Amino acid sequence: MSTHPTPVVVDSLTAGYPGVTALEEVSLSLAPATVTALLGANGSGKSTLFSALLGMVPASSGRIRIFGTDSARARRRNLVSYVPQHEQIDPTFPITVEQVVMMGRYPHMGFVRLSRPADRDAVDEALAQTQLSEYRRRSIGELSGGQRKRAFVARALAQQAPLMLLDEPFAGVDRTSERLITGVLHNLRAAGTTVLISTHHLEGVHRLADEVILLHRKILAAGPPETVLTDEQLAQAFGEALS
Ligand SMILES: Nc1ncnc2c1ncn2[C@@H]1O[C@H](COP(=O)(O)OP(=O)(O)OP(=O)(O)O)[C@@H](O)[C@H]1O
Repeated sequence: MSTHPTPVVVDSLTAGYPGVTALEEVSLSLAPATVTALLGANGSGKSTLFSALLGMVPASSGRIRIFGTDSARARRRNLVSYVPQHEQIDPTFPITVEQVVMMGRYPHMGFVRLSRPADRDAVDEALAQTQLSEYRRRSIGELSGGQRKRAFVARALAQQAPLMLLDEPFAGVDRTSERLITGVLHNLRAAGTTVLISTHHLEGVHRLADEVILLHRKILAAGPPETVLTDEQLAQAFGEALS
């Protein structure tokens, strides 16, 4: 694993889609073993930033370094885990919760994907942390929306990467699951993992995050929650349509 000290450095990143500049001159860095909340209105570029960090949306200018390397290499080296906003797995597909969580171990396995004791231990641990052990043999389609979200957090946990990206993990989950996921992220931080999480749940952000980034295509503000979450800055981020 890379020993480069800075998990994420984004330098003047401009990126988007044909005809859409979703991110403009975005610069940020994430310190090791911190939780950073990414806040912004619908369409402010949060998911695009995750896609760019994962190397799925190219930069039209600027640069991203993850533990000192580029996004594609960081993924190949298992430096990044990701909980997407919308999961691609078909809920009618007959796959159990533990099989979904085991997918997080694929980067650790060889081509034939034979699980070893370390893989099974990591899955057990991830299921326990997300309180899904009793559901492990259920089909993923039989879980509630909030439980399913926890299963995808468990899959990322099982991956044991030093950087975790979570896109809206609190969307559609109740307060109990939100608190549980927050606790999981704090445990990760205590173990040295760096976390970037997008959320719309402003009330919980002080408790959740060490740092907050307010995004509105550009970075409006970044820093500790008490300096960023001012009425004026929140109005700027959430009160105006993107021009
Ligand atoms: N695949 C795509 N093709 C073209 N434009 C896109 C695509 N995905 C997103 N966009 C546009 O890029 C901009 C940023 O979208 P993005 O999904 O990153 O925002 P977001 O902050 O994640 O929003 P939300 O809170 O609604 O999930 C928006 O204008 C959106 O319409």
